[in-house]
Amino acid sequence: MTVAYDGTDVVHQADLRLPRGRVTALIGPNGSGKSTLLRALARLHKPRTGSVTVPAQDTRAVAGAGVAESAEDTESAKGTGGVGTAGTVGTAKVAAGAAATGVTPATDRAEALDALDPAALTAPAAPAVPLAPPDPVDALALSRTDFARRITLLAQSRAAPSGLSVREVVGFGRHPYRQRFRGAGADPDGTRLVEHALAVTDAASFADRGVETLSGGQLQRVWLACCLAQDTDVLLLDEPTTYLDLRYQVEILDLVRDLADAHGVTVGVVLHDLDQAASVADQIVLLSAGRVAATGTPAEVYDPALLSETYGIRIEVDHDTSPGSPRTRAVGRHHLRHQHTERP
Ligand SMILES: Nc1ncnc2c1ncn2[C@@H]1O[C@H](COP(=O)(O)OP(=O)(O)OP(=O)(O)O)[C@@H](O)[C@H]1O
Repeated sequence: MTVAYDGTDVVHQADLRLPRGRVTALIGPNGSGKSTLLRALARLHKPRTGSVTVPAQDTRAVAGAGVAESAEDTESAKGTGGVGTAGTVGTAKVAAGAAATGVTPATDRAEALDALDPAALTAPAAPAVPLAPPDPVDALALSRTDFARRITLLAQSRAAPSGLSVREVVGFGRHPYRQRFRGAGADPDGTRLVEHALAVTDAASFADRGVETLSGGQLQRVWLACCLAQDTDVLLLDEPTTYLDLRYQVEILDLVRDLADAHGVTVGVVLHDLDQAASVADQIVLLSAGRVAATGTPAEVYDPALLSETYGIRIEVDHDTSPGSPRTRAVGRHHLRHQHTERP
């Protein structure tokens, strides 16, 4: 797809596929088009050319019965689901997975995290029904409600509404399930899902506070909880670790990994930290000046020459210390000067 602002193309013919139940990290320098691409996937920008496609039907019920088959599904999804210039493929919702396997609704954070443990997903539900992969459809053709039930985006920056509690804000994640005039009554799972989202983001302890009183990191977790409460197949996250201290950066990325591994949620996440991206993602998409410069596993994309050229700074890559999850080191100007300048 090609995406433009005011007639100027900023993303050029990007072909992006998010494999089902896998984590895809978008990396690249400032202004390379990561947020624009993610927003286009979330239907916030209409592409100038190209399209965003999703499977024709919501496959969550089937996937909820067979979460363990995700690896095989993913392979077929790679070939069939992501048709079009930008495809997103999704399966089980976090709550659908929990409900289908009889996991008790979590009331505190430890229980909630346990509920995300793949080992907890062993109870058989309905027998898996082999279905031919549905043909993809144009995401722009879906109603707003249908789209919001399947894809959600944690945007880079959101203004905190004033006068609302954290729990109320997280409750907005249930908007695709709340019918007009019937409110929460039309959403019997809503309360449980909101509490679950608060628990796994460690926001339950301040759920009754006004959002305007929160720190940046607390607020970031509230927005993430809002997305989780929406309970979608596909989760798009634009720099979700912004404002978070080291502990929560690690925990949020662990949570992302759990959502993909245990519940088949398809994740697209923009990250600036190359090492975090390598450790959390199955697939890396490197953007450079609005174009996809490389797509592949971290080991494939993390070529020092390619990264150095893309970021305009020398980047060394260590592929040996942590196989499959390369480590990077950006080498600053002063380091080079010390190496190459002879002192008098
Ligand atoms: N609303 C807008 N109007 C006009 N141009 C925009 C707008 N938003 C972004 N751009 C431009 O589009 C290009 C891509 O921006 P985008 O925010 O997608 O990059 P990014 O890779 O996410 O950057 P960053 O890492 O800084 O968040 C940039 O040149 C930016 O200046």
